[in-house]
Amino acid sequence: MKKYVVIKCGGSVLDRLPAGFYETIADLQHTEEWQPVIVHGGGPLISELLEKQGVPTTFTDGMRVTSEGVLEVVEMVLSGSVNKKLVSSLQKAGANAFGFSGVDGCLFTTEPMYKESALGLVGKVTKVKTALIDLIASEGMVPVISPVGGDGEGTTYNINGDVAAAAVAGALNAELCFISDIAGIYIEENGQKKTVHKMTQTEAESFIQDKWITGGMIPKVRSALDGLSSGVTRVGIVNGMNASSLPDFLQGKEIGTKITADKEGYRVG
Ligand SMILES: Nc1ncnc2c1ncn2[C@@H]1O[C@H](COP(=O)(O)OP(=O)(O)O)[C@@H](O)[C@H]1O
Ligand SMILES: CC(=O)N[C@@H](CCC(=O)OP(=O)(O)O)C(=O)O
Repeated sequence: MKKYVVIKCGGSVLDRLPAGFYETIADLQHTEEWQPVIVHGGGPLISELLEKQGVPTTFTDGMRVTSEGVLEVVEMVLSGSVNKKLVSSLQKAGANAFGFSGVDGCLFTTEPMYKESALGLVGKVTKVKTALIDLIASEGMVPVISPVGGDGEGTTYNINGDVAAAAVAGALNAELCFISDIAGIYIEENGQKKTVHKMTQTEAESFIQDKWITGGMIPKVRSALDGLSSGVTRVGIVNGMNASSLPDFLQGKEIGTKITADKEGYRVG
């Protein structure tokens, strides 16, 4: 039986991923061992379009403050161009893919991230209809999921891609690999930037407190930890520019940053 691996493709690298990256996913899809599922972001593209429209956009701890006007652009970019481009790139690489958002088929049950929050229409996923993912996978296709979700009563929410990926991976008891534009989480030691190969929950929280981890890395790390406590079997952050990052992660090689809930952690290289 295949094991699910949820691959979160960050907007930071989406338009720069090498062709080999998609070929790797096609190769995984054709094995008996792995079933890839993509959850993607697209933050920089959303910001670009908002800027063109003259709409100011702000972030709190890596989350975009989302008004109704912002949400319209978010949904257009994520569930429109980004999702369909990914599907097309995977098909070109030899893997059939099926793109949809958390709204479609009520894949995600969504509620506001925080009650009474200035973040506006930012949501969190409370339930994932995994049967939809199973169905697409059983047809031999790679599910490609855009992180927008509804509450079933007509309200749509902007979900951070990292948050959505962790919810999907937790529900599938999957491995979770964040593909981003950095070689892993770095910290500074003796004035030099070094990649941390392993990080525990306590270390991650203290690095956030001490502002070593900032911006978009905050939801990534917090989602990784949430994933581990909700069924994710292994989680790492790797560089998407290198097509071998994902297979190396799956083979257990020391690559990027592995986040753990236990005591083993904080190893720099
Ligand atoms: N300690 C850190 N280590 C690595 N990256 C960090 C760290 N703190 C903040 N970042 C930032 O987080 C970014 C990745 O987050 P984000 O831009 O949201 O990526 P993605 O679009 O891939 O999800 C990096 O490009 C970097 O600028
Ligand atoms: C609530 C929130 O922050 N939503 C994100 C959704 C896209 C995303 O997560 O994109 P990256 O993976 O490229 O960061 C946003 O509006 O930018």
